Amino acid sequence: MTSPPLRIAVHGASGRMGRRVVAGVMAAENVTLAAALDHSDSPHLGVDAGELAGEGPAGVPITERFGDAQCDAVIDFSTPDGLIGVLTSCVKRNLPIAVATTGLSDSQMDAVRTAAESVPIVFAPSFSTAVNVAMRLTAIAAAALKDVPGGADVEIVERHHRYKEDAPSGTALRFAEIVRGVMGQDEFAHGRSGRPGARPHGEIGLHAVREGDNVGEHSILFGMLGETLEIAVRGRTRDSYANGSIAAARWAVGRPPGLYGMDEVLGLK
Ligand SMILES: NC(=O)C1=CN([C@@H]2O[C@H](COP(=O)(O)OP(=O)(O)OC[C@H]3O[C@@H](n4cnc5c(N)ncnc54)[C@H](OP(=O)(O)O)[C@@H]3O)[C@@H](O)[C@H]2O)C=CC1
Ligand SMILES: O=C(O)C1=N[C@H](C(=O)O)C[C@H](O)C1
Repeated sequence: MTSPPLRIAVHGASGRMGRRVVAGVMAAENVTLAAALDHSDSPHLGVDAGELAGEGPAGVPITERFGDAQCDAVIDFSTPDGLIGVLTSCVKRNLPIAVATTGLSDSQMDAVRTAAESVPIVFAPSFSTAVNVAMRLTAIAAAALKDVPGGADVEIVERHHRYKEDAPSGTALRFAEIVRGVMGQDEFAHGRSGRPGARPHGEIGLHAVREGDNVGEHSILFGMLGETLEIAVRGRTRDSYANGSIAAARWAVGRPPGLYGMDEVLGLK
């Protein structure tokens, strides 16, 4: 006997990512689009979410609120403020949520942790499988090179589209935290200019490139004396993030409340 289709609400549904999630939900097996949410001033309110995504009619208009939509899980690709609003609704409605939005402040991150005491939350700066595998590889490289003679300088370079509002990317920051957790650097250097002098050993360099319509690239460099190890991961379309978020929402349904990661969804932990 097949289970009934999973009913997903997409928050930030008119955005670059929201549209790809709507398209992914429309294409996925045993999943339906239950609601397509955006903010109250969105010029897209009332427009069919599937039409907006270029996929033909979904029969679901972009709305500001859930209304009487029956949902099993929410996927959020919006803004930090928008996320806080939808978290409140998820707690009220006891709905699991996959949170993709990056650039959260410390207090917004606290709000995510508090909500995770009531509902299951998969929180991932990247829902891409390749990126999450690269995170595992980075942890392995950091452990192997921690005590390499002469030391290893870690520099993280990310490239994204010109419209991206936060920098460095949430993914680059996560890569930096992974490296710091293993190697123990005490400082993040966000770009360099002027005459900073010789590179101190205990820093991780972070560099945010913004160019054209790049959907996301990350390189983690371990620079040693005589050789460099580079772990690089490049997105080609936004569908890797969209499909990962749908897998995460599916995985979250029926879990106990808690803050989960994409490594758990992918079985990488
Ligand atoms: N974790 C992951 O795998 C990934 C995460 N991201 C992150 O997802 C987020 C969205 O990215 P992207 O789709 O490119 O951005 P967009 O700006 O294209 O989309 C954001 C959407 O949210 C809407 N919005 C703005 N304010 C609110 C609000 N208060 N409540 C609800 N909706 C709101 C926007 O409307 P309007 O345009 O009218 O302002 C827009 O429709 C970013 O933080 C990005 O870093 C992106 C890709 C992958
Ligand atoms: O804004 C984007 O586009 C992306 N944002 C995420 C981030 O900040 O890490 C993930 C992905 O790289 C695309």
